[in-house]
Amino acid sequence: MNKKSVRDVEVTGKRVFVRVDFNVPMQDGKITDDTRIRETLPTIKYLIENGAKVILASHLGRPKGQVNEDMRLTLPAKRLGELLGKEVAKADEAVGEAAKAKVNALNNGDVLVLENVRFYPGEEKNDPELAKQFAELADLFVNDAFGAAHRAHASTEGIAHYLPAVSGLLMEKELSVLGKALSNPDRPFTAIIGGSKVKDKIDVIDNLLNIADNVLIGGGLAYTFFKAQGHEIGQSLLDDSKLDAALGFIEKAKKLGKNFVLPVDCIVADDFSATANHKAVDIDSIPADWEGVDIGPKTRAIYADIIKNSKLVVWNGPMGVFEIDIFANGTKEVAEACATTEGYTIIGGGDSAAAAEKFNLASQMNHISTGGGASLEFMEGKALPGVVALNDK
Ligand SMILES: Nc1ncnc2c1ncn2[C@@H]1O[C@H](COP(=O)(O)OP(=O)(O)O)[C@@H](O)[C@H]1O
Ligand SMILES: O=C(OP(=O)(O)O)[C@H](O)COP(=O)(O)O
Repeated sequence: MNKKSVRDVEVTGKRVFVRVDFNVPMQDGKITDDTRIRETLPTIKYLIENGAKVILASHLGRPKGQVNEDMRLTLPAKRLGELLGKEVAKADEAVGEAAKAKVNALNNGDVLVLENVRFYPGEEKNDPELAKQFAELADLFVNDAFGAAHRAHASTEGIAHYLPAVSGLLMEKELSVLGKALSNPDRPFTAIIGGSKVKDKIDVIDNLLNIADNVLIGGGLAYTFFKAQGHEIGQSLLDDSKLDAALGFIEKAKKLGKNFVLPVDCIVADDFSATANHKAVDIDSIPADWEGVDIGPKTRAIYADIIKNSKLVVWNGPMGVFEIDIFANGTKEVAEACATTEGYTIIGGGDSAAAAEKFNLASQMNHISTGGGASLEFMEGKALPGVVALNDK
């Protein structure tokens, strides 16, 4: 990488603002997967061992510029303390006098977690005033939030204009592993896209069709395609603004001779709960008052077969609502196929990594990336704003 890393600069005695991605999955007030926190430990430990004052900043969820009690960074900070075996201070703000006072109280080697940066409307707008306020807290900016590197926000991009800015060790590792796998991909190369961030992910498909041989669609993303094809999708997830684009991708795949695969069946449920009535139906038989929550058994077999015959598999986004066990089978079977294929497997995204952990298959994947959207954009060859803003070597 041609960007400076934390190893290239002096950190001893410095106040270091480290942007991390502690956007961990939570359920019922508990962290269900701490992969993203564990993956930042090398950078945090490096800074502690070298006597820096470590100031950690992250987003959690999408609070839309307002304080949301369920999205405070209190639990990730507590979990970090447990993993480090060390006291971790927590601020209830991310800027201003109160945050400054917490920073001023730090000794070399101490760690402070600031409050959710997305509680401030300026964060997602990349407001220079907010970026300056973050910068005032520190002497050096380290970006270790690969999962948010595709966002040009005040704490990922803006701040880099006001401080010396370098990458963290996780950022470096992610860019290196993904870069190597994708610079000259082994083929057949299969990309699997699912999850619920339909708006973010549907556009990625356009470029994926240029680079992958097989593109498999699952999760909430699939229903926009079914709707575009004229099927009833009931109460399933839909992005109405992407119907024409969806049909365009199907056409593009045909023209390029690529294998673009949509589910042939799905699991529908009458409620989003563990006690819901549910059944497998072909995609032309989704009842109007039910919702698609997983890929069906026929689709799982087709996807497993393609995965097993691939040399490179990149998967982002669960195939269904895997947090509820009765809707987890599609994600589980795709994860099992990824775990057993002889091809190189990369899984990206907070929830996809959580799914691999849930099924105890994470150790059988070649690389679990902490970024879903970020790894997809990197794969498309797009510049990641959180990386571009860092100082060149
Ligand atoms: N058919 C579906 N309907 C609604 N939500 C879904 C569906 N399939 C998957 N999901 C949800 O998608 C979420 C993960 O989406 P996303 O954030 O895009 O993935 P990742 O974090 O891996 O990038 C999970 O919480 C899962 O429950
Ligand atoms: O969870 C994340 O992305 P991912 O779901 O694509 O892995 C990152 O923390 C970025 O979050 P965002 O998509 O709300 O900007």
